[in-house]
Amino acid sequence: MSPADTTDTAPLLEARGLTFLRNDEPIFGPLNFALHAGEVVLMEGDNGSGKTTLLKVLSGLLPPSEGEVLLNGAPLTLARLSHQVALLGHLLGLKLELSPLQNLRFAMGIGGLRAGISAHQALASVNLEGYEDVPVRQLSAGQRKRVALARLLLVPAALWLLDEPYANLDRDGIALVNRLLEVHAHRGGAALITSHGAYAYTSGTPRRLPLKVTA
Ligand SMILES: Nc1ncnc2c1ncn2[C@@H]1O[C@H](COP(=O)(O)OP(=O)(O)OP(=O)(O)O)[C@@H](O)[C@H]1O
Repeated sequence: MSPADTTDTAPLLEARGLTFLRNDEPIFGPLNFALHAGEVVLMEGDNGSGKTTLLKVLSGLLPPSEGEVLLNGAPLTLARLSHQVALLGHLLGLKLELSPLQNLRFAMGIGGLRAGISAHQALASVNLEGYEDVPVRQLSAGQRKRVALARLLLVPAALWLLDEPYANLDRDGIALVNRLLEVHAHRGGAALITSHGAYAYTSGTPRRLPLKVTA
């Protein structure tokens, strides 16, 4: 590859020497990796191995102890985060008193709207037709997860950071996550997903990311 090839194609996400210490104990790192358009990377690890902590650092919620995170070749800033990165955490970030539709409209106000899709269509895509106006508080854990997945579909962020996207989902829901990842990668997005390994992205062979680097 010539140098000219690399300048136009900065990775969507890059970690350089990324390390996180808690009480002087390493949780992960140093990590060096890049995530390009069209890629899905699976991070598997045991409970407590540092997956959530890494996603928090990558999404600016925690500062790294060492190293840096680049988005599209430039340092991560809060302003760039809101439009370029969609984070799905353990806590889904839904407002329980609001309906799915109201939650999606709230998310669009912050993260923008992807062309060619409406909030109603996003909810239909995750099989939540009929639940548009029900307070999220009255939805099951799996239905709430589906609302959060609909939010991913709606906002234009190219980079998805998904912490345990399969948790609380039935078989159809697991297949749905894999379909969403496939479509997202196909249209030029990228995703970093965590899993305990019970369920995993099944399309192709996703690259796997080790949390600890042994010299
Ligand atoms: N707020 C916190 N304060 C102190 N220690 C924490 C905190 N959050 C996590 N830890 C510790 O950091 C380590 C990594 O936790 P993390 O949540 O990143 O793991 P994980 O791989 O996502 O786990 P799980 O699969 O159980 O979700 C664990 O040892 C945990 O006890």
